[in-house]
Amino acid sequence: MDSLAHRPFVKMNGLGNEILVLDLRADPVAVAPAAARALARREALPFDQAMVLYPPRRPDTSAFVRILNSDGSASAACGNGTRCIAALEAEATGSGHVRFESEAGLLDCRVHADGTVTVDMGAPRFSWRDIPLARDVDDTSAVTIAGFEQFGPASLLSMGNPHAVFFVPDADAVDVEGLGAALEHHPLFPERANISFASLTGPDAILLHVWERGAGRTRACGTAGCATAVAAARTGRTGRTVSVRLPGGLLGIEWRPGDDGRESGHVLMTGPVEREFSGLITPAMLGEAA
Ligand SMILES: N[C@@H](CCC[C@H](N)C(=O)O)C(=O)O
Repeated sequence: MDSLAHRPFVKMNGLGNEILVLDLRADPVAVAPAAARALARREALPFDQAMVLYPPRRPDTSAFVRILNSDGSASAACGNGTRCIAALEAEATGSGHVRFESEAGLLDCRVHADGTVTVDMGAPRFSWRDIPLARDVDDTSAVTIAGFEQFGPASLLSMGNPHAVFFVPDADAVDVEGLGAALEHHPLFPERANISFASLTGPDAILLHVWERGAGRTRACGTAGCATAVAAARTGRTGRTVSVRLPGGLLGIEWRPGDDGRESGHVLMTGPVEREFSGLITPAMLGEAA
């Protein structure tokens, strides 16, 4: 099997969410979960998500993107990583309008003159089968989760990946590390879930801490920012345009009104990216003999 050794990489971050970009469009090779786990080790190229670019499947996109968490599992969506690859593609092509495709669908991105990037993350989905949940529930905007009743009901939704959002009085005071894994693996979530604890800090301002499926505690999570903004608007806590403060910094989120109903609108996420360094993957990073 082809190895990833000697392939180029770019290490970036989106609000401190650690992103590894592997552009395999010229010579595609599958990235096995074990290879992703080896690369994510502290001694290798620690990342929260790897964004792996493959040749486009649709003519109106630059690449098909596979997203891998640091535990080797796959996700269909990653907001911060999408901003990172959009910035790289804009730099390479000279166009500020970039489109990708992931398992969750089309990702339309605009790279602005100040370096920030807006991604159209598509429409949220609220049905229990789409999230997915293990069983039907009355109302996905407020679900009491067995064993975690003390946090009140969570809002459950998909942004292409599964999210549970708890609105709590002070998100800074929540033991995210202590609770995250048990909630991520709760039996209600057959594909596990990203777990958010959010507090309102102003009329349209949210403080957010996230435990990511497959990566654990991270400094930021774009889809969690989107999911939280949607859950806050859906439950009447905020309007449809909010700022979300994460440990890594600020995201601007707008949930557009839908044509056929207010819940079908797309979610636009805007935030910064940073390019850190680039290089070639070595056999040692993959745990292979040289
Ligand atoms: N960091 C991401 C989310 C990455 C995927 C997530 N951990 C999952 O498995 O669903 C973001 O910025 O959205």
